[in-house]
Amino acid sequence: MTPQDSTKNTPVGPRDSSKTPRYAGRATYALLPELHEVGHADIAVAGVPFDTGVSYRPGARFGPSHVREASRLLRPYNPAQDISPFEVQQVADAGDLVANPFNLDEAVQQVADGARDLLTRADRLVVIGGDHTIAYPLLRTMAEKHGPVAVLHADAHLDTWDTYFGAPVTHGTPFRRASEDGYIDLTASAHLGIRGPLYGKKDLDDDARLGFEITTTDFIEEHGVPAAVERLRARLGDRPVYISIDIDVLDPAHAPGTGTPEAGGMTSRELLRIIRALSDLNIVGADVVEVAPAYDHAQLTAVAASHVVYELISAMGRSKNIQLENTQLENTQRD
Ligand SMILES: N=C(N)NCCCC(=O)O
Ligand SMILES: [Zn+2]
Ligand SMILES: [Zn+2]
Repeated sequence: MTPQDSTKNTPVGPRDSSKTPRYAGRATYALLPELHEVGHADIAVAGVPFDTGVSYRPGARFGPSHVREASRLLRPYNPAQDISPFEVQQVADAGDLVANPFNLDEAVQQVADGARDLLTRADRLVVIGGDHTIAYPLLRTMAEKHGPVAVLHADAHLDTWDTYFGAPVTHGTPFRRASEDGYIDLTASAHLGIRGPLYGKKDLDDDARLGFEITTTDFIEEHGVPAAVERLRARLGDRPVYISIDIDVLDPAHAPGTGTPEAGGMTSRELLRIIRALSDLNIVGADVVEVAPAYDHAQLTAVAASHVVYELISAMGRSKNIQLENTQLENTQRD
């Protein structure tokens, strides 16, 4: 691995799969360098192997390594966003954050501390879960840096429920806790892809009070992706946006490897299109969670998740801030 040439500021890209077969060697995300090899990154990709917060099938603790394995096949140019996401910005794999599997409160603290520490070495984080509990400490870290953030939450589930068996910190409750703690902008947060049975109608009232507007899977089916994008854009505005994607937002046919599957979900094609269409938002961080490999087949879920992460990184590369930095960089190189 060539170390980053700080004089040229050229990002270190993925291992060259025309020289080393892409299936050889260790699986970092997209075969990218590790963070310690490049020093500082525009984006750090980190895993959080943790699933103590689940209410049903366990196994999301194995999500990060499964998604990294499936990401070996990604290529450096993304025609859908006309960008080489690993060339316009330094992206690196930061490995996994430690989270105590036997103590939820400590795990939450560890994820917040780990993310905060990573943000001293990277401008933005894209986290691979892990169950959805981890969105709570990640939003804490985001709010510390940016103030309350607009949340775009793609999921079959609201995840604004109150407690499970009396426990307040679970994968069904992260956005209620984050809302209560003031981490999210209550006027600008949105769920995408909600569907399926709830515990009661009151869930929806609570959810609205906690700051979310809902775009259901049925809305996408009825009105199409462009209308869904417009609705999200109107809600999120130009605020700092944190994107949290529970892979169960996809139909189980597209993502069977997950803990709480719900019938009637969107296709991976629809989700990828929506992320691309939002690439001009000010995306300050993201997570992709709830991949549980024990229920996966033929890496279906992991391939979908690896592409979702790729589109998020591409979208971040296109966002205004980075484009501005690149223009400045070009200008100094020309001088
Ligand atoms: N997959 C996530 N994040 N949450 C699902 C909670 C569903 C439930 O147990 O009612
Ligand atoms: Zn879910
Ligand atoms: Zn969720």
